[in-house]
Amino acid sequence: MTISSAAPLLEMVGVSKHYMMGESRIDALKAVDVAIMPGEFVAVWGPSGSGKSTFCNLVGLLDAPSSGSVHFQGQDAALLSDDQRSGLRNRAIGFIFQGFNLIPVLSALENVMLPLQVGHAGARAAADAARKRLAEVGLASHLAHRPAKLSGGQQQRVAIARALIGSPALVVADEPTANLDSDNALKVISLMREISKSEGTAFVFSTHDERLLERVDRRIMLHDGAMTEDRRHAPAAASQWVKLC
Ligand SMILES: Nc1ncnc2c1ncn2[C@@H]1O[C@H](COP(=O)(O)OP(=O)(O)OP(=O)(O)O)[C@@H](O)[C@H]1O
Repeated sequence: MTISSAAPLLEMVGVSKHYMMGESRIDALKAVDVAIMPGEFVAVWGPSGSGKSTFCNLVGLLDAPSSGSVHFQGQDAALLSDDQRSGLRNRAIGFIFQGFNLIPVLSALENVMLPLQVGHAGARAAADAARKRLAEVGLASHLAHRPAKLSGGQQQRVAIARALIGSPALVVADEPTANLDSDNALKVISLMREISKSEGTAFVFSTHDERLLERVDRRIMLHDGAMTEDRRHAPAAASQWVKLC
């Protein structure tokens, strides 16, 4: 039984994921139970091959579990059609990738506008929203720069602005600092945390960098696909969530 001051944003119950490689089966995630609360800032840590990307793909509704269930905003993702799942993902989840994934021929402003334009927002409204997001990540003076003219840290800040443009409830970031030096990695995580706190956006990001774990509220540790958790730094919202059994 679970008592909560707010409903979980995302809940995984008994989630396992395996892949087949010819005849051999790889158990990438094993019986994971976890609830992510609105506004939580969560790191998923583990060595290479421990299941971090698999976990992020399931949290972002990009993949389905082999067994168990994933509920997002109270809806069982397995009961949604592909179109409904894509619609939910587009509306409620932003993504940040380790390789930034910006479009090289577009300016910073155009890259950030893109998700809104794909969603059929008008150009002026999309540009206004993108300008605001780029200012939030400290790039108000770099609107016209193409990705090649930006540093790695600046490119990742553009990617953060793009992930936030639709005001998602959750941002999922698979190794967002893997291509950054340690100074920029810390800056990017601090920026994500500031935004999480000021806007109430939940962030789930994977990392193999132990130094970044000091900056988070909550740590999910993966070892060979099995999860353990460290809630020492759990925020108020999460600490009010009490698991009784
Ligand atoms: N599409 C796939 N097909 C087969 N095996 C896969 C696939 N994706 C992941 N795996 C395997 O599942 C396990 C977990 O992989 P995953 O990529 O989730 O780990 P990770 O912690 O993100 O690793 P890394 O830090 O190296 O990116 C690994 O043994 C990996 O080889």
